[in-house]
Amino acid sequence: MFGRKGPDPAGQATGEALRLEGVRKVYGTDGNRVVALDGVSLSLPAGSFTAVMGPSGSGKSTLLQCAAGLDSPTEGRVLVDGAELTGENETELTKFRRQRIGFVFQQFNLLPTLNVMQNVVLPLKLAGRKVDRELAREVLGRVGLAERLGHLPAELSGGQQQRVAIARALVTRPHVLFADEPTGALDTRSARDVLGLLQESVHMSGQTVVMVTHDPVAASFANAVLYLADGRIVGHQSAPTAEAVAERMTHLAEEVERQRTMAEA
Ligand SMILES: Nc1ncnc2c1ncn2[C@@H]1O[C@H](COP(=O)(O)OP(=O)(O)OP(=O)(O)O)[C@@H](O)[C@H]1O
Repeated sequence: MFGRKGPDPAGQATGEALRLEGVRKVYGTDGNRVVALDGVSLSLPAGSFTAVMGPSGSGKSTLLQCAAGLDSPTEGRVLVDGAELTGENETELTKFRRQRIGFVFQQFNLLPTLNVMQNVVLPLKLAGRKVDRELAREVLGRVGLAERLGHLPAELSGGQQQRVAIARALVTRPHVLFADEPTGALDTRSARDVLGLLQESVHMSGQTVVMVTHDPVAASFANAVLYLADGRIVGHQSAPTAEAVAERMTHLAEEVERQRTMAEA
């Protein structure tokens, strides 16, 4: 599957894929300071599928951007597959991202003038790696687009475009695939297809996926949910069902208040 080494008999997809230690992100300066992340620490095992949920403005996208090296934390450390991502200059960061990280955005972000195949092999080209069209074809087959290799993004539906974006993110066999609201622009059916693909990449290929979502149904495709509020992790849930996630989200504000009161006491 996806040509990536999966969890081998010796348990290859074990160990830590992502680690954050005391990550803070402060935007702006004195007058308009916003603390988007307020000391986030976490450890995600390889081969896990984690959803990140929380109210609007709680820091979900910032967390993903910092963890993926698209933005730099103000303080703290980010390690991907044991290698430190923080403290690098922009060139080193870009190289690091290209080698180890895949990213899927809500709005697909495909290049409009490149066809499906060209979009998918682009990350290999940019990373100076062999442009393995066989691998690209295999990955595109996996996402159900083997017949659309020569099509431009504008000739595809939103769901198909997002599947191309997933193929593009997986073709480099990243250590971690980050997805920020990957189903936010899709109808229910396409959303389920895309979530099923992410889930399959975890189960079949040992891929590690971290996904921000507002949708309890989307979160239920993950193995675990992390809850963020005011830039802090305030909860964790294993084997989430859509109902349990919706229920937890409804009571998140009360839970945070209770935690605050206990901490003050
Ligand atoms: N570039 C920026 N400059 C200043 N403040 C920012 C910037 N990006 C984010 N913020 C602020 O940081 C906080 C966290 O934003 P973030 O986008 O991470 O939240 P979110 O949980 O992803 O929200 P949503 O669910 O609405 O997308 C918010 O208060 C936001 O206004």
